[in-house]
Amino acid sequence: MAYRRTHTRIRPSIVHKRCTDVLHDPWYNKGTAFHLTERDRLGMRGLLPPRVMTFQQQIDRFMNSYRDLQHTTSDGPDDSLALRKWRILNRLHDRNETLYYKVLIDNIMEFAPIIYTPTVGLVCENYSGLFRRPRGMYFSAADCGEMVSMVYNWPAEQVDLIVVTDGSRILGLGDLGVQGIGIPVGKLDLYVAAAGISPQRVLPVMIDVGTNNQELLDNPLYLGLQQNRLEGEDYIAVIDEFMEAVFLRWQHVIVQFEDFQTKWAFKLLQRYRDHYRMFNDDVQGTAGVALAGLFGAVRAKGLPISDFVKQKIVIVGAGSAGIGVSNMAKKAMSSMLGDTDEASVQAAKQFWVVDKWGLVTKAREDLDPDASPFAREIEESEVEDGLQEGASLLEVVKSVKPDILLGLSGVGGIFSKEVLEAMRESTSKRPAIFPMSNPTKNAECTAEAAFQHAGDHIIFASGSPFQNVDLEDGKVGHVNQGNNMYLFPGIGLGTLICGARIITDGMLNAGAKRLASYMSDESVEQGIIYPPISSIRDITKEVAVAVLKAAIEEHVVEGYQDLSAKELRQMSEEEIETYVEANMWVPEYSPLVHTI
Ligand SMILES: NC(=O)C1=CN([C@@H]2O[C@H](COP(=O)(O)OP(=O)(O)OC[C@H]3O[C@@H](n4cnc5c(N)ncnc54)[C@H](O)[C@@H]3O)[C@@H](O)[C@H]2O)C=CC1
Ligand SMILES: CC(=O)C(=O)O
Ligand SMILES: [Mg+2]
Repeated sequence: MAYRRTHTRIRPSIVHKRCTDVLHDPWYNKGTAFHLTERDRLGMRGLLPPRVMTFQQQIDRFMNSYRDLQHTTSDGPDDSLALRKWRILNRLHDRNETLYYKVLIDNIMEFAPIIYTPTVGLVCENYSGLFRRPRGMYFSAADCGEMVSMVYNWPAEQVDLIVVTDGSRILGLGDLGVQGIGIPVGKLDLYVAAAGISPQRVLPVMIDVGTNNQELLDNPLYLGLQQNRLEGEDYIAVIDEFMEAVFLRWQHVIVQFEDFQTKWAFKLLQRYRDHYRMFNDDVQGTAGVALAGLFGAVRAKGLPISDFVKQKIVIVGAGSAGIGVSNMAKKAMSSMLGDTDEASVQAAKQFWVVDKWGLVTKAREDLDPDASPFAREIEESEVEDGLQEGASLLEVVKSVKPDILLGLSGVGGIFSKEVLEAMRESTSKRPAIFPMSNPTKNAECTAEAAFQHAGDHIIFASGSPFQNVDLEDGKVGHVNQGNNMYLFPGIGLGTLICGARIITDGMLNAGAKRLASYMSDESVEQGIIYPPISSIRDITKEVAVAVLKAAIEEHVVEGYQDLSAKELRQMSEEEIETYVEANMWVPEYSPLVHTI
């Protein structure tokens, strides 16, 4: 059966409530946009001011009040203004989801830094004080044995996407305990805005196993469990129970693990990835986005992608993100070199990994097994050149003269003036500097510092947004945002709508390659290696198409809704594109029909 998009009128939504109950339900509420016949039908005539507003008038009214806030408070501290912006958006989210997602999608450049990094970090830091009403579900160590029944407390019959955290490593801000719930909420907002996942079918989840953050435990307002984190088997038992519970109720759900501390991120990924439809965004999503950026940095030099194998890459940070990136980039190199054991050894030689104890080498005691493939064998000549176990970042950069310096350390400012100046000696004609840690205060350097100290010719990408930098002679230093938000929504959407049983490396690679090829040669030459956030919906669609096609090739599709795996396999390229687009939810009001 060939898949064709059928253009239908907006389908009505069936509601089982009336009057103020509808007005107080953010999913159905249209506020002043309920027209008069609908007000009659739902028993709400007289419950709203008489004038009926259009959707566009509502949008304009909201944007006017948002912009007024900016003008009236522009003298205040940045953090306080950011929180006020977040509050006004959050209140709209609480009142009217359709309007909220419409303004979010139409103004994604402006709102992404509020609902996502950096402001979401500030929100998490202050969550216990900011809390007004819950969003998502909270499973805690006190709920052991209850989770299978608890999942039925969630009102939606169908959940497509869960983003879950245990709050142990929120961005670069460390252990924020239950306050980390802001991250799943922000990531799922992007799922709705970028991938068109229906907001009725997303579920942010916090698994509270305690916190080791003493400041939070001492805070009388702290909303999480008042205990230290569970460890070992006790910890795993809680996560296992959660996974069993959600997959029992929603067999087709996708679970995205987010901001788990490194010591659990890899273990849980290995534990679940062959059995459940899940992935770890910090390990796998970040790796794909970084790889696309690394390919962009090669293209920006006017070189073919095959030259990637010659790049000298210094990665600062050997946690879930840094090692995830190193693994994927090494595999890509190894595959270009013939995919043999020898190729893998040769590829590893292109990487220098630096963590808080300095350069990681084979001489290190208690070498972390996840980092060991990147531990360098130091040769005599290199010692003379300043390289040895624990060499500082500056020593490494001076000695290696890398093509690419990529930070996933969570430590603000460690790409110091000296380190950036040392990048001027890079053997690359366009060195790449990627301070990818979040939020902004944890970025390894600012855009301005990078262009000022390392030179106008660099390629720059940061995890959190910075403004483009004005250079001399009217030139512009382009700032790219190297953030996993360019991949995870497409991974989720592509996986969902083909019913892939698991999420394979092939699917992740396909998404990363599509992102890498998205920008034209002309843009890449100007140093623009990632798409602007304003086109996130389009890039997400493209990534989803690539992920879906790879799932078909890897024989993991099981079908979605009334479309069988066989029908999916028979689709042409064009039909797949149409199919993906047709499955992206668009915020528009639908007629409400009341039944009992
Ligand atoms: N841009 C993006 O899309 C993403 C960014 N990130 C960011 O990556 C950062 C790290 O995340 P994880 O790997 O999960 O954290 P982690 O805490 O497990 O790892 C941090 C690593 O940095 C090293 N480190 C700490 N201080 C250092 C120093 N002074 N010099 C050199 N290395 C140092 C540590 O030894 C550790 O290996 C966070 O800030 C997070 O926001 C994470 C995922 C995606
Ligand atoms: C972007 C992201 O996932 C992080 O900073 O953890
Ligand atoms: Mg994360």
